[in-house]
This record gives sequence, C-alpha cells and structure tokens, in this order.
Amino acid sequence: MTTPDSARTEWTVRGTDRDEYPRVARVIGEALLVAEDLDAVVERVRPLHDAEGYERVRVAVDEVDGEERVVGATNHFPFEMTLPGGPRPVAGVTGVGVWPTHRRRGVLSALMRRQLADIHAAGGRYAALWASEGAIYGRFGYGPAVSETEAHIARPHARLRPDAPRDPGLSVRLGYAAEFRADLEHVHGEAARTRLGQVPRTAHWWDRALKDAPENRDGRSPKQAVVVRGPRGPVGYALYSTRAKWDSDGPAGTVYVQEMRATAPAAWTLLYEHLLDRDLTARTEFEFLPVDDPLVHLLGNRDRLVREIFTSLWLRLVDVPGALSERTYTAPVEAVLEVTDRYAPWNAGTWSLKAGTDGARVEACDTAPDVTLDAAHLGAAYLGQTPLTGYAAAGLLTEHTPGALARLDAALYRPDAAFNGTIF
Ligand SMILES: CC(=O)SCCNC(=O)CCNC(=O)[C@H](O)C(C)(C)COP(=O)(O)OP(=O)(O)OC[C@H]1O[C@@H](n2cnc3c(N)ncnc32)[C@H](O)[C@@H]1OP(=O)(O)O
Repeated sequence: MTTPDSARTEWTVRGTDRDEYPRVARVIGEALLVAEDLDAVVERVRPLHDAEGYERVRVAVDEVDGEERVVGATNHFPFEMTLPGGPRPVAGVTGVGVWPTHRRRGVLSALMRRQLADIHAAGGRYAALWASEGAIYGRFGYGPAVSETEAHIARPHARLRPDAPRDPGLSVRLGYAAEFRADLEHVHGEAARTRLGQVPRTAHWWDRALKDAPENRDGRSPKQAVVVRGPRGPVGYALYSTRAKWDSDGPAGTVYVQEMRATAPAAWTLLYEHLLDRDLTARTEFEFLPVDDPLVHLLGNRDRLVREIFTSLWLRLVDVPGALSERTYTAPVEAVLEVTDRYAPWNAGTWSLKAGTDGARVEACDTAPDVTLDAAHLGAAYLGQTPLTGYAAAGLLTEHTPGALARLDAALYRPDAAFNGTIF
C-alpha cells in the first residue's frame, strides 16, 4: 500500500547552488506574498547570497508532472551575535518558505530537522530567527527570547525633560545615509559589542541596511543619517526618512526612524531632539526600539509615547549543554534539568547545571530532575528576558523541586534588555 501524499512524513532535502537559486527564490517569494517579479527579487537578493554563499541553503524537492520541483527552502547566515558570555557564532535562519500547494504536509518539518542537524554537525550551538508568525517555530525548539518595541509619538507631546544630559563637546551633522557610512559602521560596531542580541554588520549587510531604491520608498524621502560627533569621533546616529503631508490642521509630515545607536548618554538627547522636532512634521515613528530605550526616560511625558511590544528574535539552543556551559550567570545556581527536544534529539536527557558567577559546568547525569522543560524554554530564557517561572505558571513546564525555577531565573537574569533591531 502506498502512503497517501497528504500524509507524507519524509521529503528529499538537499543542497542547492547559484544556478538553481532563482527556483528557490520563486518558492520563497510566492510563500511570502512578495509583490515584485521574480527577476527583481533575484536581482535584489543575489548580492547578499553571492557574498554569503549558497552552501547553507537547503531545499525540499518533489516530483511534479514527472519533473523534480523545489517545493520548500530554508537558509541560515553565519552571524556572530552578542550573547551572555560574549560574541558567539549563531546561525541566522531565514528564507523559509513552502510552495503553497505543498503546505501542511511536513515539508517545513523535514527542512527544520535537516537544518538543525547541519548546524549541530558543524559545531554550532545556537540558531536564531525572526518569525513571520509566532505559532510556527516553538515546535522546532525556538523560544521567544527578545521583545522589542514599535513606537510613535505626536510632536506636540515629544519634548524632552529639561535635565536630559547635554555635552557641549558634541555636535550634529545631517546628510544622505551613504555619506556617513564610516560613522555609522563605527558606532554600530561599538554598540553591538555590549548589547545582547546584536550582530556586528559585515560590508554586505551594510549595503543592505543602506539600500535606498526609489521604487521601494513608498512616497518617503531618501534615507537620511543624523550623526552625533564628539572630540574622539562619532558617538551616535539615526537612520530615517520623512514624508510630507498637509491636512486641514496644517503640516502633518512624519519622521520614520529605521534605526539608531549611541554610545554616550548625551548623544541620545541630540538624536531625539533632532528626530522629534523636525519642522512640518506632526509625528515620529520608530520601527524598532529596545524595551529599555532611553527615550522612555528622556521624554517629559513618557505616557505620550505609544508603544507596541512584539517578539523579535526566537532563539534555539542547538547544543543545550554547550550553550549553558559557556553562558555567564548573574547568580550561582545548581539544578538538574530534564530536557525534551523533538527536533534535536542529542539534547534530550538529564543535565546537571552547576553555575557560578565565574563559570558553569554542564554534565549528563541520572539524578532526579529539579525541572522538566523543553529546549524551546531554555532558548526563550537564555538572554535573560523571558522567565521560566512564567511558563510554569502557564502549566507548560514542571518544577519538581520547589524554588528551583526561581533560582534558575535569578541566575539567568540580565538587567540589560536584548535587542536585535534588524530583520534578516
Ligand atoms: C525565518 C523565516 O524565514 S520566517 C518565514 C516563514 N515563511 C512563511 O511564513 C511563508 C508562508 N508559509 C509557508 O511557507 C509555510 O506555510 C510554512 C513554512 C510556515 C510551514 O510549512 P509547512 O510545510 O506547511 O509546515 P509543516 O507541514 O511541516 O508543519 C509543521 C507543523 O507546523 C504547523 N504550522 C505550519 N505553519 C503554521 C502556521 N503558519 N501557523 C501555525 N502553525 C503552523 C503545522 O500545522 C504543523 O503542526 P503539527 O506539527 O502540530 O502537525
């Protein structure tokens, strides 16, 4: 008896190459409802893929009308991300899509299984992604590790506090973004070293961040950079565009902030004053802000900042003992963790964690567990922003030893919020 196609659980997953990439792009573009023609998509994404290589792309194939067709794809970029413990190699998973006629037949599951095995075989300990939908990746062991903020404020309410920090040694420049690329690279690199969740950008990721094709502006101005410089060089920048509008109340333009970084408190004051008080505007919108962004504290009236919190990075511990042993901890902790992991079975088992503020040891053991949880919970908690006690309160993991989870959360805690800020 043959298995009905709708119940297939095994798919052929293989590598691909530059020549086949347009067929892969066609699948991803269709899955993600991309509006451009295929040629335009390929032209847009090819420079990045040429620079990063095609060897990590995996495709699922099926025979359709007697021909082999690509029906699903996934990829990952080799990033270095700032994690508790320092910068670490992280697989930045992206380019996930399944041909619409082949959905819900296990294609993504097969791709995820293969990708995790590939990352593990190459010695990788972490994978991270931005999810198109929050319901997809938990089952594959990814946990919601970072929350970020989309925010806007109306100009009349956007004054800073009178005691916002000032430094007469700082000054502001404005120009097209590409003119200030060296300044942006410098500040971004400095900020990325200390902020959890950040990925320092290589040249082709900067090309992408600064790309400013007129056909993609949607009525907005070319990309501007406002840069703050001090005696020792640049200490802050914001990338933004504007849109002019007039209504019956007068000028009603908008400032759209793509990203901002600063390495000195007084630089934030100058950047925000610039962005919140452009003539002919009525509103400033921020695409991504850290949940602990200084703006909340710098505003005269913090309640006028309208904020929407969303999950940005999902983190996957591909190697649970490896990841837990190279993390730094805020407080000492000893715990026995029973870990389940459907898609990375090498992690499943019982692990003894002994961590201090000077290092951690993780070993397989056969003692009774203090906590039973999934690898996805550890991914969520790893950056110190998503407490495990919340999952326990929701009945999604089990604490066998009272107090064990509170001690684990205290050890995993980080006072500084993680922030990624760049969809990849
Ligand atoms: C990192 C990124 O690139 S994010 C971009 C992800 N891509 C997209 O959103 C594009 C549009 N969607 C698609 O291409 C596909 O529907 C995918 C990739 C989301 C899922 O692919 P499929 O092959 O249909 O997934 P698959 O059949 O393996 O499903 C596995 C499980 O996930 C569930 N699932 C799949 N997609 C979704 C979804 N969008 N929402 C909720 N559950 C989902 C399935 O119901 C199934 O559940 P089960 O294990 O309980 O049976």
